[in-house]
Amino acid sequence: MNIVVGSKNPTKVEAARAVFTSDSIASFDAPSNVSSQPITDEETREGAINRAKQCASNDEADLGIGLEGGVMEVDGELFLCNWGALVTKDEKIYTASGARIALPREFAKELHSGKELGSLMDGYAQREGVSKKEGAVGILTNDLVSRQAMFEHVLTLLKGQWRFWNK
Ligand SMILES: O=P(O)(O)OP(=O)(O)OP(=O)(O)OC[C@H]1O[C@@H](n2cnc3c(O)ncnc32)[C@H](O)[C@@H]1O
Ligand SMILES: [Mg+2]
Repeated sequence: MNIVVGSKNPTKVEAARAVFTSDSIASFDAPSNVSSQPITDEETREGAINRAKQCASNDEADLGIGLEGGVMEVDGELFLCNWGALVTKDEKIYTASGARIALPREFAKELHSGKELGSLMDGYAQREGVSKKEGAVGILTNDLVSRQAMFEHVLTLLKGQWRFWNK
């Protein structure tokens, strides 16, 4: 099968290669058509679906995949959230979310004023390009769970659902 992933971020593309091992994986920068820093589950999931739909509409694609990172609030505390969507040629949509982990409290004000988590995380961890490498989840788990590993889990949830409903 030809699978198209709606991002050039290596953590997302490599996660797709690791989960869809017998398929061909192509990627392009599909706009999420939500804010660059989604701040609710709904908005993050919508971004993933928008990306996956554009990928599925590609002539060569059998399946389109969108992965989107965002933040969401529980009891006044901000959590990292990630959503994935798999869209079929006949426009069926499957979605799944990834692990959630609390963000440093001092991020709240800047995230709400539109700053992106990626750049906040670089400053916080004193590293560069965190969102394309270990991710916030990698930093905040002391490198036990990487952004790619988290996306691999989301993609496995998508692949499993797609198989279950298409038996
Ligand atoms: O090229 P794309 O696919 O857009 O990759 P991205 O790194 O911008 O990732 P998202 O659009 O999915 O994430 C939206 C924002 O949240 C940030 N973000 C989400 N999860 C993150 C993580 O685990 N580590 C660092 N930044 C993260 C990211 O940098 C963006 O500013
Ligand atoms: Mg982005």
